[in-house]
Amino acid sequence: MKIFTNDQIRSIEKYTIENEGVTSDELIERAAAAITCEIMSRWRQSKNVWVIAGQGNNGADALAVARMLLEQGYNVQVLLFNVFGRLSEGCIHSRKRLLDLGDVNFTEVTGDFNPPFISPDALVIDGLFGSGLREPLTGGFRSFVDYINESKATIVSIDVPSGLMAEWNEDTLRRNVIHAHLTLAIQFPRVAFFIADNAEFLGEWKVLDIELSQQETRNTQSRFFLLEKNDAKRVLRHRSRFSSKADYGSAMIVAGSYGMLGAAQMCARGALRSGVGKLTLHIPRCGFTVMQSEVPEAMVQVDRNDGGITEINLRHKYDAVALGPGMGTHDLTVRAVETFVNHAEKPLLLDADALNCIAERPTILNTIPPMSVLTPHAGEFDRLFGEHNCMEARIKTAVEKAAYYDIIILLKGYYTTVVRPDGRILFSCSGGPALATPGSGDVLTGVIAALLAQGYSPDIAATLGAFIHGYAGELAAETHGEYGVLATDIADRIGTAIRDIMC
Ligand SMILES: NC(=O)C1=CN([C@@H]2O[C@H](COP(=O)(O)OP(=O)(O)OC[C@H]3O[C@@H](n4cnc5c(N)ncnc54)[C@H](OP(=O)(O)O)[C@@H]3O)[C@@H](O)[C@H]2O)[C@@H](O)CC1
Ligand SMILES: Nc1ncnc2c1ncn2[C@@H]1O[C@H](COP(=O)(O)OP(=O)(O)O)[C@@H](O)[C@H]1O
Ligand SMILES: [K+]
Repeated sequence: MKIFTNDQIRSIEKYTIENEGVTSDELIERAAAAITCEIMSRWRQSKNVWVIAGQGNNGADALAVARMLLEQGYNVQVLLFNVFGRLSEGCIHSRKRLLDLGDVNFTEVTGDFNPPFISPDALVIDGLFGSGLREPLTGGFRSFVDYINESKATIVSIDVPSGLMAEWNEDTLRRNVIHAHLTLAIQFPRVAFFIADNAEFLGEWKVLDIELSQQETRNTQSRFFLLEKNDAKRVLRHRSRFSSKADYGSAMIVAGSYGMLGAAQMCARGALRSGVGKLTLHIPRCGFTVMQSEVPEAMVQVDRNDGGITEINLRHKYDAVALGPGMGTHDLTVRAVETFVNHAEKPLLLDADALNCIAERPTILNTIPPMSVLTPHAGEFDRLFGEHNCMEARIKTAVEKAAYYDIIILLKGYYTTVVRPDGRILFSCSGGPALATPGSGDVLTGVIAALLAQGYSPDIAATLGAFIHGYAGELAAETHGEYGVLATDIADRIGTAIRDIMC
């Protein structure tokens, strides 16, 4: 699914108005009807409702919602902020229709104003600012937003929480954005919804359909994508009845060190459950016996060193090579990674300690084969590319670094974000806090390695891998709950996850 920017949504809206015989006011009415319906399904008429409207069409939506709720018998009080004397046409129209009802508890704020008491059990409909916000809120608007947040009332934001920019929000402060309990987005989710920093502003979010042009939606190109179950289904290939393991590729996983062989095991389990044709592990010598008994399906090649990886010699050709889980960052390991990456010709999958080794010797970055996949969590990312204070900043740096080094960067978390060298950004929407368990990332590396071995392109392998991994984590949470999931539980549900996604 494509995720559009504000400008793109505006032009899809314009196209709909110009080509599909709909007026702007009708779109506002459609949005308001959908929002009202959603509110009525959640809160009774006895709820005290405050509708806060701004000067633009977000305010127009809010005023139309106020009218519809009044018609449904709700007790509604309305505040319209018209401090610059510049109401949009839609807003003027919605105000007229509201006031035509007669006997409406309506206040138009045109200058200084003392905010009314908003009780904690009230419902606030936030239509102050939507996608027309140009910069973070300051002055009176900022104070009022802060006041609403402090009221502890339940807040429903129309389209976006007021104060939040639809795409990038690096300069936003906690105090100048509405903290919604529910965000009802009009027609499309926004890029900001997929960035972890904004979760506290959005609360639960839901997209409401107002039937903007499907044709124009299809024709509009985007650089942001969300991978959902149906998309994953479309890319996953069915297996031929006549296939053999030779059709599903061979993978090499270089992992483990003394005390961290579990990482190699979990990674291997992830790969094997994801359908790889042949799996070889390169591990330190001390792990030989345990690996052969714990993961009998894999072949094991040991390092000459007992406790860590010191040389990475591929004795055969592999369709995919992954480096990193539990490898440690001993000097000899750093050197082995450097030598190996230097000589590698095909894309690699670099995770965990492979990334930490590169952070120790950043010149390695210059030698990474094009289209390699790097899978850092926030800490690993910062070690590689410098400290960042939020996910959005990391995503922006990832865009820059992916282009510069011609690599794919997968930033772990909810939503896992895959950044391609051409600047395209894919979000994977599966998973949840059950995945926040040790070894979970090692399993993900195994899944991606297996998909690469099976011939999925690196960007698809990364995004699809993240989706399958998250989905398997959700299945594991059904049995073990959010607290009790082990990384091996995730690995063991990958097969079921793939089956579910494909059916
Ligand atoms: N998608 C769709 O198809 C549909 C979308 N719809 C709805 O329309 C909404 C978008 O409406 P919108 O464009 O009128 O923008 P909105 O946010 O209401 O107000 C912008 C106003 O705020 C002002 N302003 C900006 N920044 C400011 C600041 N920092 N501090 C103070 N003021 C600031 C700005 O001033 P200006 O830039 O003009 O100087 C302008 O006057 C959208 O979110 C959705 O709810 C539906 O109606 C139906 C169809
Ligand atoms: N709250 C969450 N929602 C979705 N996925 C999560 C969440 N927390 C962690 N994950 C996923 O779990 C994995 C954790 O990886 P990582 O931090 O490398 O763990 P480890 O180093 O223990 O293997 C990543 O794939 C990440 O996206
Ligand atoms: K809003």
